Parts: sequence; structure tokens; C-alpha cells
Amino acid sequence: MSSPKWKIAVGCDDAGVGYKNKIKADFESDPRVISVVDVGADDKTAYPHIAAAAAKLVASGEVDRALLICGTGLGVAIAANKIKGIRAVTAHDSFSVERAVLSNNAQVLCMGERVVGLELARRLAKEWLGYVFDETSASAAKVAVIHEYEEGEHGLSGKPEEVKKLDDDGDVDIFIIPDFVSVTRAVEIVREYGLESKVMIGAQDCHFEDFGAFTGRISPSVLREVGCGIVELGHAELNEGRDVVREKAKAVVRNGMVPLVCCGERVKGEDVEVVGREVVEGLRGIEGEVVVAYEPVWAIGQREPAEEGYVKGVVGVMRRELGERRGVRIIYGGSAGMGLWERLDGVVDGLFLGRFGHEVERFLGVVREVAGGK
Ligand SMILES: O=C[C@H](O)COP(=O)(O)O
Repeated sequence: MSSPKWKIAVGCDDAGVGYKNKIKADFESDPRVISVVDVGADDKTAYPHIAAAAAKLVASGEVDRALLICGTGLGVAIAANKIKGIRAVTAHDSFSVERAVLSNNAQVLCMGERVVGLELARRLAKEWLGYVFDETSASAAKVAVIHEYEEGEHGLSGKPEEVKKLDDDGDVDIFIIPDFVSVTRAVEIVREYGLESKVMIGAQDCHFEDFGAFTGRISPSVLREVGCGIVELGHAELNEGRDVVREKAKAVVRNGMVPLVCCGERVKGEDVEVVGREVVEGLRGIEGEVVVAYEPVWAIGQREPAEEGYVKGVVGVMRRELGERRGVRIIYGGSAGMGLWERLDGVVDGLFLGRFGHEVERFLGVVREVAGGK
């Protein structure tokens, strides 16, 4: 695999001008750097403004990383961390710089001109360019938890009355799948606003038996009774085998709900033919209406979803393999958000949102895109 090339923002306050300029010059002559954006004017601009400007460039994807210098490297880190999606660290030693990337996937490195010598700062900045976070490492799940806290625990944000906004957004079938504790209240809210025909409330899992001695498990018949219409099954985080998922899906159908079966390969780069066939194989024996959430596991929790061409390839194989089977809707999940619907160009029947659906406005934005594109 070729080494990545970075787009970098640099910035400083009046206490960090000297180091910032030196390191900026180093970056500009480093073949691993494509471009350097200097957000730090050589004046008295207070450090939070500089740090936030650089962090926003990272958050928007205009640059990949930012390096910030102030007197201690502390204030710029605190300020940068106020920008959503940013993980900024202060580090003045080789090991911390390495772990900031490999353990924490920090995109912003901060150093203090009054703390560390210039040559060490330059060396650390150089080393920093060589580290790339491994999305398949054990650290990825922990970094994802940081995201969850940022979005509000378990992604719950917004106020119940905001569900009313879904009334104005065209002819789109919507499902919302909260945690188990919130299911009953979610069903009530949807009913209070008269949105039952438009918004289905679901559960994140269920057991394959309706009744029995299964302490801690959730019965599909109870879910139906409290008003669930759809049940998500086989999410990658549950790590379940295909046979278990199939039995659960049958239980969901038996109880008059729609199974939403998550499937997708764990590792990037597999053959679309193999992936598509595997997904369809997992559906054998499940009768009636099914929603298949094709979620490549490697694309979950990322900044960007899987490439459109790849998704189209897999979904094309799935549709071919499904043949005459009716009642299957295929939706895409894995860092899905605004803009993706148009890019997928009708290849899927819907989108399955995780983090990017947690904010009401972003969620509504996707719903409007789907409504507009139908
Ligand atoms: O359950 C949701 C999916 O795993 C997708 O999550 P994500 O959009 O945050 O990657």
C-alpha cells in the first residue's frame, strides 16, 4: 500500500510563530505533504480562533490534519477539541505522538514553543507524518465510542417534538430504531403526532423465541405488543452467526414485523461477486417483506461511506441473485449521510443512518434528498 499524502493546516498564536514557520517550511518540502494551509497570522489573534479555524478545516475534510503551536500547546488543543469531530492532543515526545495517531486517531497535533526545543518539535512533526491510524485495529472501536459521546450518548439528541418535522418531507418510509428503553416512548411520540403511517419504530435486536426462560433477552412478541414494526438483526457489533440471525428474522416475521437484516463484509477489498452472493445466501429461508441493510463493516464509523462504484457492484450482484424473490428492499449503511443518495443514483432503496442521523437537521436533510430523488 502506498503511503498517504497529507493536506495539512498549520496555525499558531503570537507565542508560536517561530516554530510554526519552521515546521511549515519542513512540511512544504516533505514529499508526504500535498498542501499546507496556514491559518495562523503572525499577529495577536487569540489562540482559540486560530485553533478553531484549523480544526474546522479538518472537520470539513478540506485538510486531513492540523498542527498547532502556542506557548504550551495546551490552549490550542482545548480550543480545537471544541469543534465537532476533532481529536486534538498535546504531545512533546515521540511515543505520545505515535499513540495520538495509532491509538486515538487524533487529527490535530499541538505543541508548545515554550515547552520543547525547536529541533525536537521539528522531529516530532516529521514523525507524525509517518503514522496512519488503522481502522481495523482494536483502537477503532474505542475511538468510535468518543464519537458516540460527542453525539450524545447512544446517539440520542434532539427533542421529541422534532419528530413533527418528518410530516412535511414527502413520500418516504422512515424507521427509527432507538435503544430498547426508549422504544415505548418513541412509539407514543409517533402516535401523539399522528405519524404512524410514516414513521415506524423498531428495536435493535430480539430473541428467536417468543417465550421461555431467556433472562435478559427481548421477546419479539413483546416488541410487537409495544408497537414495534421493524427489528434490526445481525448488526456487526453483535458478532452473530448467519444461522442465529436467520432464526431471529423468522421470529420477527412470525410476529408480524419486518426484519431488517444487517450484512456486510468485515474487510475492505473483497470481490463484489462473493460479497453479494454471501448476503443473499444469508436471507435464504426468510419469507415475506425484508429490509437488507448492506453495511460493509469497514465503512462503519468512518468519515466517508464506501465508494459508490463498489456499493453498486455488490448491490447489482445481490439483485441478480435475488432473482424473482419479491419484497426485499436493499438499503445502504456505513457512514451514510447527506449527498450519498444522489451519488448512489437509484441503486439502493434507501439509506441506513448511524451517527449522521443523530442530528435532527442532518437526518431531515437525508429524508428530503430521498424524497426529492424518488
Ligand atoms: O447502525 C448503524 C450503522 O452501523 C452505521 O453507522 P455509521 O453511519 O455511524 O457508520
